[in-house]
Amino acid sequence: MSESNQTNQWIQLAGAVIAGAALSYLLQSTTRRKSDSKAPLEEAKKPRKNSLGEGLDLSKERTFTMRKIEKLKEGSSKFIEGLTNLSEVAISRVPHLAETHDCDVYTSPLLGDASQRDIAGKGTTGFLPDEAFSSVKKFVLSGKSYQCYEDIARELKFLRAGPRKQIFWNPKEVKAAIVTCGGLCPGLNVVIRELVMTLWFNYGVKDIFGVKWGYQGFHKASNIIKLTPKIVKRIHNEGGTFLGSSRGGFDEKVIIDICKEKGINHLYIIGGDGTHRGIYKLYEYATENKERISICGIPKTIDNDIPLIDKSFGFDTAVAVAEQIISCANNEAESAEFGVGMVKLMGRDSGEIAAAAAQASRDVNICLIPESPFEVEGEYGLCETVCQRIISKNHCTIVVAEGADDAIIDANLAKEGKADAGGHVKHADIGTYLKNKIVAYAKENYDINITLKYIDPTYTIRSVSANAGDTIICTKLAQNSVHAAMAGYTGFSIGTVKDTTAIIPIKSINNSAKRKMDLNERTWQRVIASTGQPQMVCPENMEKITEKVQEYALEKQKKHQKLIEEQVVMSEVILEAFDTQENAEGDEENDS
Ligand SMILES: Nc1ncnc2c1ncn2[C@@H]1O[C@H](COP(=O)(O)OP(=O)(O)O)[C@@H](O)[C@H]1O
Ligand SMILES: O=P(O)(O)OC[C@H]1O[C@](O)(COP(=O)(O)O)[C@@H](O)[C@@H]1O
Repeated sequence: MSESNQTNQWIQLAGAVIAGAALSYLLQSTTRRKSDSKAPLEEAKKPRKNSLGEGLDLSKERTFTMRKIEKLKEGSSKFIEGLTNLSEVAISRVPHLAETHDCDVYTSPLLGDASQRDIAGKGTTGFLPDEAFSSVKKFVLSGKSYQCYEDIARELKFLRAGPRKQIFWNPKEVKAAIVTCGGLCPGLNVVIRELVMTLWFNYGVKDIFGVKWGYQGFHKASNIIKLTPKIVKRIHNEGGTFLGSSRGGFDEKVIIDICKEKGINHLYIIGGDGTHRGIYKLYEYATENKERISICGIPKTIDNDIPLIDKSFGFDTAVAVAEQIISCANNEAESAEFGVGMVKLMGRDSGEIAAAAAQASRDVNICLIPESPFEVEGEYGLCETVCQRIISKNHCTIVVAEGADDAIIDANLAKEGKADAGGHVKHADIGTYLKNKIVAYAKENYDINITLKYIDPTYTIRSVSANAGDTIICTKLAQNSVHAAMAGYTGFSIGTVKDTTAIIPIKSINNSAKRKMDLNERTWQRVIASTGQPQMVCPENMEKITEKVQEYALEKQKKHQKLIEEQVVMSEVILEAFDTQENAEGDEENDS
């Protein structure tokens, strides 16, 4: 058979399977809609008594005992091995409290009729129609582009975030705590505010606490303070974090013990990769000890180095501020004879901010990041490149990431003493080092007196308040965190994946390669296209560099592949119990 005939047959076969799957899905969803349309909608029409969550009239729908759950679990962790059935979609499994605890199922208080809503806060709180809820069958694809159906079937997929119609927690029994860890990032206060508002106004949760000073705050009960909408109402206009933050002080036993003591059963932890390693330990400890608590991570970092998500909140704001500062540095450079402007930006291991700011600015001539090796001296090095530009164009604007000393081939900058409380070794001040080198090299080799203005705005750009775009991202993340925790998920993080909010298992974030600039990808290629900078490395070293780049790409690919292989058919996991009315009916039959 010719290759094209084979391809045609494959396309026809795939088409038939998809059509079958679509038909079966349509049939399923019609039946589901029919049976769903009874109970919850009728219930939604009943005027609810609650005013701002007071006396919330939550009807318990059904109860799941471990016996029923065990039954539902049978055959649940089915791994996808090949493209056998396109109607079955394997996705990254998010832990759910129903897997380890008996539970009641409640109808979400968000279900209701917006036309009956009273803006003054009396009347119903429910405002979402039936169709607005997400379900365990909806997923978000993590890849960018595909060549065939097989690629799609095998790609990493995450549960779509959003409100669930059936929830695990009775909101009246929820006690939530919020904590911020690690370095600052624009938008932290927006997330805190929105978590409080969603819990309070949408779910009627009135016991909300803030934990001061990051993980270490849990060591002292007096650091746990009450939060209300009145307290957090204005904080979104401020940078920093209302709760304070820190590095260090993590102890899973201390944290879970104090949560138990205070009755806290929802824990929202805003932090970066270090924080997420802590969240996973907390989740494991809570599960081992059968603690009934939803633990949720909200990824935060100005470095934008958290894998799997599109970008972390605050990143755009930081880039916008950095862009203005680069413009000032460029003005300085252009206003002096032999002028150089140099701006240092954050990025301990990743050049994301530097690369994004360089692209946003259009004035940058050289962008130095930890991922792209360069030489400082010698015929091909940075100093020579700056001199050539000064001679031909009279000025040069440089952006350097704080971790770019790791990329220097011909020198080894000593790190600044011991590690910080979070275990990170501080980088030496690369800006001052490069400034001295460039000025001395120009004088020595070309007898040029360079005027170099070095600006270090690193803390300035991460401590401002969030811009409009980041405020929207923070709002989405916070609202969806509450929806997912209310649904009973735990050990998860909320992130935007290909522009859609997804529930990502913490394990997947921790087991992925840390996000770094991939020199083979288009982002970096766009940077060098706009700066015009050469590869500042002598030809003999090029091979070593290519190997290093490939090493990272391979590590990333391997870890990604492992996550794909671990995916399961979520719809078969017990969570289906939370998803369809038919199950409720089936369960009652099984029980009797
Ligand atoms: N492997 C780990 N296990 C438990 N906690 C950790 C781990 N790594 C870091 N942490 C804790 O997470 C918090 C923030 O970590 P850090 O790495 O400084 O910032 P970020 O979370 O923003 O990356 C600190 O309190 C730190 O002690
Ligand atoms: O001086 P601090 O507060 O420890 O912060 C410095 C570090 O914070 C960072 O912005 C990263 O912070 P996170 O790891 O908390 O996201 C790094 O770029 C920088 O090295």
